Amino acid sequence: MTEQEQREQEQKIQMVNLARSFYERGYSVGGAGNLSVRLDDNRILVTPTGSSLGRLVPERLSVVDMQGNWISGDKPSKEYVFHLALYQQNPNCNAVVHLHSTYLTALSCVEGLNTDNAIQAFTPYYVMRVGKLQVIPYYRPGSPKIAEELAARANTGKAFLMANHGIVVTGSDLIDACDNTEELEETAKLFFTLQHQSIRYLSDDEVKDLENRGK
Ligand SMILES: O=C(O)[C@@H](O)C(=O)COP(=O)(O)O
Ligand SMILES: [Zn+2]
Repeated sequence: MTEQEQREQEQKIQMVNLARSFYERGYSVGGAGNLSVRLDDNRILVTPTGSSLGRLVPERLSVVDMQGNWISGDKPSKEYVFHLALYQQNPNCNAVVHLHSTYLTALSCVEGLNTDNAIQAFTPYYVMRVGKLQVIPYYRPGSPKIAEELAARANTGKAFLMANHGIVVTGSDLIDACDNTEELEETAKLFFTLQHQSIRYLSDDEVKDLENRGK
């Protein structure tokens, strides 16, 4: 096995393990959700369409090139086009997570969200990991319009709430994208928990201070 093949095998095993962890902890159910990671300049690894995140098999993960050609593995996720759009537009994006996790999906169904930032910051780690949560309009799953919307915002943030559908989060690698997603789901859970409380939001200065420091 060449060094590159070895590295790719490790990425496949990492994807299977992280996806199973999401499934086992209730972040995904049934066949919902999809993950991808950049393999090199011209190829991504993506979960096959219709697959449960709890039961992925390394050899069956799909490989797709940047032009959208299906190279190997099972048929790729119907959402591979929006994953590709994020990689094509943002060279710093190396992994993408899409989930229908409970609290973020509940939030995606709320009317009248601020589409520039659906959750105003009330904890520092949300700012440090994710920053803001943009909202994209509803399109049916698999619609090429989702890719257009994400391409236009690919360099403006890491997290995108798809109205009436779920969440899309990017990262510098797959672990980073998964950790960003978990932080965001936890923030959405807190948001609903605090619904009937008067929240002390972080001030603009407090947010700026955190943005300057990074995570
Ligand atoms: O909601 C959907 O149908 C898709 O966005 C999804 O989450 C699962 O689609 P596949 O990755 O094609 O299984
Ligand atoms: Zn979906």
